[in-house]
Amino acid sequence: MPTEPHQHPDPRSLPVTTLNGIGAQSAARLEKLGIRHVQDLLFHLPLRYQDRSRITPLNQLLPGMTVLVCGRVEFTDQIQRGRNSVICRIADGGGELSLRFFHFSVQQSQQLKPGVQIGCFGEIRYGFAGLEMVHPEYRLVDDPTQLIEQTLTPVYPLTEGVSQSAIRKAARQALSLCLHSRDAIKDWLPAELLQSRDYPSLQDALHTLHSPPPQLSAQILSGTPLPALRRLAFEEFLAHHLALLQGKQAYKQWPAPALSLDGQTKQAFLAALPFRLTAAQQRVAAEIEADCRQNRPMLRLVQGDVGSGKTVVAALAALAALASGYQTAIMAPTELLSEQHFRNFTHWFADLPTRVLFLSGQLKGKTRQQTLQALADGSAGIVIGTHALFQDSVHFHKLGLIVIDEQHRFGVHQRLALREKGQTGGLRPHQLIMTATPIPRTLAMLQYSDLDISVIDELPPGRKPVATSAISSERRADVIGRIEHWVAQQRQAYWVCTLIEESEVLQCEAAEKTAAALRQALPKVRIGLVHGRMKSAEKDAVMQAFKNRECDLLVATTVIEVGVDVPNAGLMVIENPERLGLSQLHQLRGRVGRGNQDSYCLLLYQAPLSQTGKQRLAILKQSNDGFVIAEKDLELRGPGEVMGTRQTGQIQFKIADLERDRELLESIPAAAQTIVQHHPEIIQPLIDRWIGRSRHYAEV
Ligand SMILES: Nc1ncnc2c1ncn2[C@@H]1O[C@H](COP(=O)(O)OP(=O)(O)OP(=O)(O)O)[C@@H](O)[C@H]1O
Repeated sequence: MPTEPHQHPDPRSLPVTTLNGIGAQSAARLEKLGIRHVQDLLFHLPLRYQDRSRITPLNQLLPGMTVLVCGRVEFTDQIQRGRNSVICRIADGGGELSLRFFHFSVQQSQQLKPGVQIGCFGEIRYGFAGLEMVHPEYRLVDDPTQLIEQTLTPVYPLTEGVSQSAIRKAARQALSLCLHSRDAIKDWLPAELLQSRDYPSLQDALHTLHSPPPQLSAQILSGTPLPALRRLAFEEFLAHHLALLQGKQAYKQWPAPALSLDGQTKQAFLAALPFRLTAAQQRVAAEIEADCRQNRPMLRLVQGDVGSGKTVVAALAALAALASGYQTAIMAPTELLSEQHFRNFTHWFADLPTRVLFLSGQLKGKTRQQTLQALADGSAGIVIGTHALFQDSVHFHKLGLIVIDEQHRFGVHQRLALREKGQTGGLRPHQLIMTATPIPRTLAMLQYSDLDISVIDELPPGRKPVATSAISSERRADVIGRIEHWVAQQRQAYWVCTLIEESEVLQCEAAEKTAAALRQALPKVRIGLVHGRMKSAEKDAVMQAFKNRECDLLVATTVIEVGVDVPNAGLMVIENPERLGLSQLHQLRGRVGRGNQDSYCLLLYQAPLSQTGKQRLAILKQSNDGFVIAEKDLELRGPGEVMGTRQTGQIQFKIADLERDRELLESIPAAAQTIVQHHPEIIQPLIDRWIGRSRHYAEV
């Protein structure tokens, strides 16, 4: 959707070039920092501060101090020892200090003549000539009091070609420009909200953060965020939350096809299943059914721990779509998982008058053309695949339902972008999102606040917890022996190789080597290998062989993390578990314990383990509950890691920091609710300020 231009230019939108000292070249450089307008400079906050409120006498200096000093030059000399450098000795009557420069210009040598008085700021270190400052910031002064700054000096994040002093000067001008014009930067937060949280006004907050008074230095140095910073982070979180809510509301305004499922079709489908739905599955299926019956689109997330039986619940929704004459698209994050869904759905829908098709990026040529044709003419009622489902070349006849499995991997922006797809005849499809990745409640607020949530909080009957133990890799031979014994009892097992995740090549290599070594150690065991770099058909063949019990041990990379379902496989060895997140380990472990026999997970770690490493593995031993594990993971690793940098499309914040400002999240939904009810007029301005008009959230 094209970006709507701002209709009323206001002082906030002034380009940075209106500031003294910022020409076209500097402006281009500042743009790399996301700074285009004067207002952007205000929200470009200092990383830290320097205290230049007093001059420290030279006889009070200690190594490690970062201080402002003043003295007269005694001599300046070239030093040949070690790396060439220039030493300039200064003294203030009480003590002396050496300044060391590794690059020294002619201009500097002319400036730093004996007797000249200079002020310097920098860190004190111990050098071979006593206490020294290396490359200090310095300037010549007549009167030392000129050096003193009444406020703490901000240190901003920089980009190449823009100096600290240039950005400081620009920020100072931006502050005075915006703060002196009353409406230039409007405080949108209602006064009662600021008061109840004891937050400063926006103007005061920005002023404090760009030039904090020295009395705040103790608080800043102790690492406690200032209320001014808290306020901005709060406002930013709030804006994101409101944007998601707004997106949901906007989407729900669209007409959607009402999908209904008659009792007879439903009963026939359920009767053909080899199990009865759990109470939790029934409840969630009913919630979905009620949503789909509306002529407004559903936006629902189904959260359920690994193995809780989400797929069949999604199948019921697809059945409703089918019964109402609409198509369903089911998207999974990996080929492996989508192939597995494809097999399940093909089986479940075999007796129904429709075709279930598979579409992935790897599908080429004639088959691809035929698949696209069947989706366009409606002869395929269900299509399952990877994100290739939503490429421009794919057109649906009448898409009524989109199911996204494990969308946590896709990220919030991709999910929202998908909403744009698939509308037919002005109708928007219903959306069902399934995730087994439990997200701690506070984080879910930012990730999922645009969705209604259903939880399958019960496992199918007869499931036993996976007995988990941590074993040092020094006992690898014992573990191999255990596999041999296990396989002799007609059971199957997984051996998962993990490595640094970014390198799929290395991960696959490791799996290949491990498979070779295990084949040598266990000649009687039939060993299969599956990894991400194999062709889809090869992977499929290996998986199928494993399912059919033609293979006893499956060596795999983390590609099997989601969805793989082979109930007879009840033993899993995970190598280097210390390198993975707890939730990911829980997902992997969820591949076993899917039948009603005993099952085991052996975490084969590299000794020695760090203290945290031990704690983390202990959590897995103690708990089989994905939510408990995710909460503990959050405590031990922090939100950045839990949300995962490896995942694409996560929210990028300008100022807020999930780690530092985590406790603010708790209060966001209530504050957002108050705003929706009593101050709806500030929603858009807040979103514009923090997210901008062109970003995905609000565009539906
Ligand atoms: N009510 C039930 N009773 C017994 N078995 C069930 C029930 N519901 C589903 N199952 C079976 O449990 C297994 C797990 O189901 P499914 O694959 O849907 O789980 P899931 O929630 O998607 O788990 P994961 O997130 O691990 O993929 C499957 O073999 C499925 O056939």
